[in-house]
Amino acid sequence: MYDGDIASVVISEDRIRARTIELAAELAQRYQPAPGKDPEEDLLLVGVLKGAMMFMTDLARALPIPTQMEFMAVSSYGSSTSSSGVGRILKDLDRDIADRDVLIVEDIIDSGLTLSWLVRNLEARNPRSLEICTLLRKPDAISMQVEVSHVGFDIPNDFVVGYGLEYDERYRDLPYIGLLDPKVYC
Ligand SMILES: O=P(O)(O)OC[C@H]1O[C@H](OP(=O)(O)OP(=O)(O)O)[C@H](O)[C@@H]1O
Ligand code: HPA
Repeated sequence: MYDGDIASVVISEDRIRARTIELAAELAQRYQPAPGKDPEEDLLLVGVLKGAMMFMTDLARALPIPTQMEFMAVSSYGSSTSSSGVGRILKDLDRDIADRDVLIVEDIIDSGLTLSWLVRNLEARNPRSLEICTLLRKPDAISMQVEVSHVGFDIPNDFVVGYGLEYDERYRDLPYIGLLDPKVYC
């Protein structure tokens, strides 16, 4: 598949699966449901379309606690291998998150611009708690002001694709994270 476009495998399918199970266990500890609790108290996963879709669905299936799912789509401006921030909301949440425990689920935090914007936007809606779980994080994001409590892998500053991540809308369907050969975008 995609012959010659992927220079190397950065994170294999097996490593993604194993780390997702670890993250799910960590999150289940953090969000222990109280006995007999109201469904309104279920953890609400907020996935950022489209990149987070694979991770979000695998994480939800690995989580041994009840969760509910919402999706948001935002438009970002900039060239296709770098982000320069969020433009506007293309698809908003379908419900109110006031007084809910909300977990933003991201595929990657790179410059951190998308996430910083999203945190500000969701915090203004008064959730009970707001935390972040990302599969991948690049070096620029480590110095961000926003605290990211759950990180799958810290990776170098290279452009990666697969498992939801794209270049020119391709490669999302790869089951692993791969390094895109620069010849594809240079
Ligand atoms: O930290 P940043 O530099 O802001 O980059 C991270 C964002 O970029 C990607 O989304 P993209 O806008 O490419 O859309 P997609 O999710 O549809 O792939 C990714 O899914 C993150 O949401
Ligand atoms: O490395 C990346 N790959 C795909 N999409 C992205 N959006 C920000 N960084 C990346």
